[in-house]
Amino acid sequence: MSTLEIDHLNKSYGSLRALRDMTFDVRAGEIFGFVGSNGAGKTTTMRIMLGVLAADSGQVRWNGVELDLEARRHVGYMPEERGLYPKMKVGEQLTYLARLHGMSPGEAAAATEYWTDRLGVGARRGDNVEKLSLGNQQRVQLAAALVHSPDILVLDEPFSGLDPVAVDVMSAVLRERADAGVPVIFSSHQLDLVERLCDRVGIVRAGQMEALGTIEELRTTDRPRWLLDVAADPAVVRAWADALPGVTASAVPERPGAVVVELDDAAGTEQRLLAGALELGAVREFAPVRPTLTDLFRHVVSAGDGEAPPPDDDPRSRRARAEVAA
Ligand SMILES: Nc1ncnc2c1ncn2[C@@H]1O[C@H](COP(=O)(O)OP(=O)(O)OP(=O)(O)O)[C@@H](O)[C@H]1O
Repeated sequence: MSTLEIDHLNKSYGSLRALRDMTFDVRAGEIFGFVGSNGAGKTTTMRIMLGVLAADSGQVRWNGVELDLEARRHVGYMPEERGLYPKMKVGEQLTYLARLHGMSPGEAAAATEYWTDRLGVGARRGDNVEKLSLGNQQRVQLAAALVHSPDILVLDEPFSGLDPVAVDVMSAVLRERADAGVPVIFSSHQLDLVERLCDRVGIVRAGQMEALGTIEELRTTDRPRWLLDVAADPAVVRAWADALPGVTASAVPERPGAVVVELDDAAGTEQRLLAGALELGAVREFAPVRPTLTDLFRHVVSAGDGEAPPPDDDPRSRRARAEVAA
């Protein structure tokens, strides 16, 4: 199966180590969510994938072959800094970009019409880009990434600043492209969206891939957590749960009377817990607590809090660390 492989990329900007052995793959037909705190290295990775930036070491391969200039012509890229000519008409610009990617004039015009209509900016084809709102410019930017029917899609924060309708359109387009066999990778800080849309997710921290898998895989833990709500004195329930072997109990601040219990192992412990709880009183709720992508993200990002930060004299990263710590 066709795969985009990002293999041990390293990149430094002066003394700042932006990427450390960044490794993952994006398979044909899947949407891959690339998440991480500000300054974690997502844009740097994507720029290297596109050949806009050179890695110090490592490789990007498509179907086992290093991505060269010719192969990169078949990549649809939405750069973080956006790259449209403000004083050029939307339609002319897209047709021009399609022609640059080797389409005939007729194909380029048809693709421009199709994608501008599909993305809800068909009526703006005759306007200069600078006349469009930021959200509509972003739709045009996505059209620019799609207009030449790319084999691979690499999108840097494509959802930022979009209204909910545009988010739905964008989501549907990405799913459709993936279903057509295109590997789609996008970065985003909108974790609910990533959770909803992506087949697999990679969480990066300080230039390294820290967690990788389907949301389901990332949520799987060897210490399952359960919410237990018993019609009994909360202090009694908590003391009882705490005293059980292999169980750690904590209160749920927003729900007095309930406890969250963390179990040492999955095998049968929860059934013993439930049986014991029923002896204390009626069980109002007993349900597994599943971490959200936001919980997983916080866990990964905070895992490095005690470590010495990577050498970094960059003010943007200092700000990012402060934001994460806040
Ligand atoms: N041209 C550059 N010169 C120096 N440092 C840079 C340059 N580009 C990026 N960096 C630094 O490299 C690190 C990784 O930045 P990058 O833009 O790849 O992160 P990111 O994950 O995309 O962040 P964000 O979510 O904020 O967009 C950061 O510390 C950043 O300040």
